[in-house]
Amino acid sequence: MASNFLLTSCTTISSSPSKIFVRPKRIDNFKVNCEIRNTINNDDNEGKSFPGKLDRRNVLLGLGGLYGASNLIGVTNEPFALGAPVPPPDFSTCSTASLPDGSQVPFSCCPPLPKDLTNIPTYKLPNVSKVKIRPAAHNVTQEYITKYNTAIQKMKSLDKDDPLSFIQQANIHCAYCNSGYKELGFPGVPLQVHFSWLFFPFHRWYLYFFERILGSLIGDDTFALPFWNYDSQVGMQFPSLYNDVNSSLYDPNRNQNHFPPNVIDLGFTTIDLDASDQQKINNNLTMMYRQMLTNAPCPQLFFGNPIRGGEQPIRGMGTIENVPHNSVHRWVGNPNNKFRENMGTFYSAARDPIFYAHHANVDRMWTIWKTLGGNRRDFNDRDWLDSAFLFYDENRTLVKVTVQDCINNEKLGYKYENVPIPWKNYKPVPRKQKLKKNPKNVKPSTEIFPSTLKKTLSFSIKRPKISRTQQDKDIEEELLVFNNMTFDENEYIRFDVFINEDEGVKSKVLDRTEYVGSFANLPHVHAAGNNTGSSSSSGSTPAVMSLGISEILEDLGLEDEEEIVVVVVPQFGGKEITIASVEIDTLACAN
Ligand SMILES: O=C1C=CC=CC1=O
Ligand SMILES: [Cu+2]
Repeated sequence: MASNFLLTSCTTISSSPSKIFVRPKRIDNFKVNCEIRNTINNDDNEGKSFPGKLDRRNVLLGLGGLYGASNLIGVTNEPFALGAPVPPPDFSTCSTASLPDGSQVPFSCCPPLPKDLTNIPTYKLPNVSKVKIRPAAHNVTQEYITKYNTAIQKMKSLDKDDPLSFIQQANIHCAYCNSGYKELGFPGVPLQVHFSWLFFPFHRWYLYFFERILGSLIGDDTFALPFWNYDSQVGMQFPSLYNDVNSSLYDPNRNQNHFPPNVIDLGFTTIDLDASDQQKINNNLTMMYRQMLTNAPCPQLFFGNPIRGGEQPIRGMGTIENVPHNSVHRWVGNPNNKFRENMGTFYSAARDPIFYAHHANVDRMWTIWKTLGGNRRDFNDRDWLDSAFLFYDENRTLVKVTVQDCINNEKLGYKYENVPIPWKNYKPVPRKQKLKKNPKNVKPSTEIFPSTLKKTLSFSIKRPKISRTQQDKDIEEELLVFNNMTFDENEYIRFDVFINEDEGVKSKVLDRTEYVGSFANLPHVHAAGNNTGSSSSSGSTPAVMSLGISEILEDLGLEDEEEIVVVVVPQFGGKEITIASVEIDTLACAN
């Protein structure tokens, strides 16, 4: 039988009537590593799952995509297909959350449980009579500030065990991000909403309910959160409405050196850039252009890599989660605290009210990205659309929401104030003509890697195809891929990537065509929540970074070159990261 045919059934591995879930994780000449969840749907086993492994002897596979679909009657009593979408968290097994160094968060991040966990309703989107407008933080009126301040004050004054209280709302980001939750039906699999395609939809729902709760506390359902417009020079300073020590929007746990008139560095790692304000602004606009356009021509590069039910987290973040999202968290966080609390680490980030303005701007990038043309659109993959989360709504009802129901922000009842988007046309210009043919002293990447980034590295890489037609470029993006990056998750790491530069290039000036993009890591809990500070890669799968270079090669006049010169400049933590290989690949824009 031809090895590429897949049959779609698995024999049961138990005597009782049961249903099987099959998701082939790797198919290679019929050696199928198939993870089976065998759930026995009868009363005393309801919601339990019996992980089992089959070898290929009793796994018959059929044509086409496949997994057995069934109705796991889980804790929510809601049927959902196992092993495909990421299921909601299992609230009943919420446990202590882990810190990046493997220690435990010094308090419980678990939410109060409703009386009945077996009938969690699916959230019904309320009718939208008028779409409210989320304002730019630097544009808000005094009246707005007073209203927002009152709402947060009321939220902070609720009982600490009230699911609507400010501390319970902040703990949501701890439970979902520091291995507090396991996936329902996949005992032991941590639910992590970062480092994958879950990042944007999770945070959208998170802010949606937070905003509705605030509105309900002040009796104003038109209340809309502000966004921190740091992608435009007018917003590239810390918003003053958060900086009044007498306000409920204030948080002492911030980097006091980064208050106005300090201009934010959207690529911040841990060292302040020694550059003029104008250069920082130019760098920021260039990074936004790269992350929203050049490096994000299609869904997987923008949203992050897929993650499916039962898979270990940390699959690979998208462009915006990496930069500027992670960098802004670090820039605000207090450097005198072990994990740059509050904003600088998952478990405490949402304790700073500015978290919500930061993530409102991240969410705004999702709405803008879909207007930038080409293949910039939502996934239509059911595994993404059907992934689900649990939140308390403003009536204190615990509800289940899906990705599908949040992809249209106006159906959620909000949009963003229409402000200038200066980075959209900020196409970098070449700083220099293309290098002479590959200078003799530049070795091929195959002779350089695997390597750490103790110092700047420059190397040549062969391209799989030259003189690509426009049709080639429309169908497939040419990518510079950094493979199997292993590093200690506890380390801050950043490196910048350039094409066609000489080794002496400095990372202070990014606003030029030769700048391709940056990688930034911040200390985080990896997959199994048992951070040992190991030198393993981030999580269960080695980290990979793919940077889109089709446009850059065009702009640098390098499209007919068989090989290009790449320069990688470590900004911070270079000796902590090992890159196995760097190659050029192409990516067909997945759905
Ligand atoms: O999402 C985050 C990234 C970095 C630090 C804190 C966060 O919440
Ligand atoms: Cu965040």
